[in-house]
Amino acid sequence: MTLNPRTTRYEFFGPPGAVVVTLVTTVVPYLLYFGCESADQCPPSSVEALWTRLCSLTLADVFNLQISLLYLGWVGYLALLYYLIPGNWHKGTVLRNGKQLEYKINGFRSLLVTCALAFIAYRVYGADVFLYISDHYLHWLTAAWLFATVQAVFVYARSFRRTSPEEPVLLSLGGNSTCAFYNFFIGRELNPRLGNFDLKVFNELRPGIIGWLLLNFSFLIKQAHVLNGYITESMALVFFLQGVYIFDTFIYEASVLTTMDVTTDGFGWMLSFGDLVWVPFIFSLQSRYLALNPVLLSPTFSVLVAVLGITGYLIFRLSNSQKNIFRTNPRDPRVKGLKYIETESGSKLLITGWWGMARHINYLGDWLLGLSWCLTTGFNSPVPYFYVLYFAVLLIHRERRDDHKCRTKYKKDWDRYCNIVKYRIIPGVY
Ligand SMILES: NC(=O)C1=CN([C@@H]2O[C@H](COP(=O)(O)OP(=O)(O)OC[C@H]3O[C@@H](n4cnc5c(N)ncnc54)[C@H](OP(=O)(O)O)[C@@H]3O)[C@@H](O)[C@H]2O)C=CC1
Ligand SMILES: CC(C)=CCC[C@@H](C)[C@H]1CC=C2C3=C(CC[C@@]21C)[C@@]1(C)CC[C@H](O)C(C)(C)[C@@H]1CC3
Repeated sequence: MTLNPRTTRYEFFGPPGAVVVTLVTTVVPYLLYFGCESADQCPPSSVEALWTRLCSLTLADVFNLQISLLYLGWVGYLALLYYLIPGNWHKGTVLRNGKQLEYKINGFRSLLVTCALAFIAYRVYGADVFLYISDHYLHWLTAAWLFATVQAVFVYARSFRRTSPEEPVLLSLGGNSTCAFYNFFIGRELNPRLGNFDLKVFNELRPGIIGWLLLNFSFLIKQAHVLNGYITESMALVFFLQGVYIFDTFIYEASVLTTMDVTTDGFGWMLSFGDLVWVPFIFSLQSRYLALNPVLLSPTFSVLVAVLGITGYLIFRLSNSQKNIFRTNPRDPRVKGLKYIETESGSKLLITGWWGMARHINYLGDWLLGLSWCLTTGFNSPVPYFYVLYFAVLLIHRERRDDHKCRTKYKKDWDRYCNIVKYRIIPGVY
């Protein structure tokens, strides 16, 4: 069997869908910006008002050379930390060519160094450094988009490089169709690397997620600036709940190596854009909203939102950890009592514990945490709720893709498993 078979099954309705997703996802972060530019314009009073605003834009409103160069510096700084900071090397999953790649795990230390530098910058230069970030939001957004797109072109072109016939470039199963644009969008090469520097894992975790924390901090400072040194509980709450998710990502950095994005998906425009643009600029929507529209929540409502967020986080974390522990050592006392089914492929599938409740209970936890972020903004505007709507669509689509992957891998064992664990994401409902 050939190592790189032709892709026969398209995602996103194939090439036309890929074009639509590229255009729509590019426009959405800008629309969300102009759709929520000030307290009384969130959303704007009419489509006409939004249109008039869009028509008044100049290039200087959206693009700034200095910020674009600073953005390059930001990515370069994180790449430098990757090399300079010591870390443990972890093996990824076994690839189709029988190889296992190694990944340096030092993201958490990079996050801590960046937080320390941000703190020093704040003490030395004051709030201005962070106001510079929040005030140039659109310029950063365009810079990130340009970088993501250039990077996607680079990895696509490089996937055609000459290699020895014994060691061909390993392509993703989904990104080797007959349509060049589709392959560029979905990702042609599985794990593009420069030496041992893995572009996909670097992008997935560092510039976007650490950038999201810095953006959130800059919006917190912005609110404090507007409110003369004071921040609302809602801002503190969203900063805390998103901070928990960001720190969790780096504490459990190695577990990203088993996610679908790393094991199965190619690195193309969609992930490059998703990691660098979508994550920081869409995930910071709530703190940007709160910087412009300080919301006062009642103490009871704040507690309820915090409880919802922590519950969502615990479902997300405990279920993911349970699967990781079970897959690493099924005899570990923490998972010893759990029931599972054996499959012909040799892997075991849990049927009790978190994974007996629904086939993707971890998605439910992630979504509930996301809902708590949105609720910190109150109910005055629908704009910050865009996040949970998009996330529901992403998770439903992702669950279907994972189901297809598992059905292909486990065949009749997967049907047996689905008969025992009946629900996809929400126990008793879906
Ligand atoms: N914030 C965001 O924007 C996003 C967050 N995420 C989060 O990323 C995390 C990882 O998600 P994802 O990569 O989709 O996949 P999951 O972590 O949900 O893992 C799915 C894989 O786990 C294995 N598996 C499935 N059922 C069982 C079982 N019963 N027992 C043991 N193993 C099982 C299968 O792999 P195998 O072949 O090994 O059997 C399956 O392909 C999630 O928590 C998700 O919420 C994801 C997307 C976006
Ligand atoms: C169409 C479009 C906008 C696609 C982009 C999707 C991406 C935004 C997401 C695909 C999978 C993701 C993951 C995370 C962020 C969002 C993207 C890139 C993630 C890094 C967030 C932090 C988590 O702890 C995680 C590491 C589990 C997660 C992995 C998947």
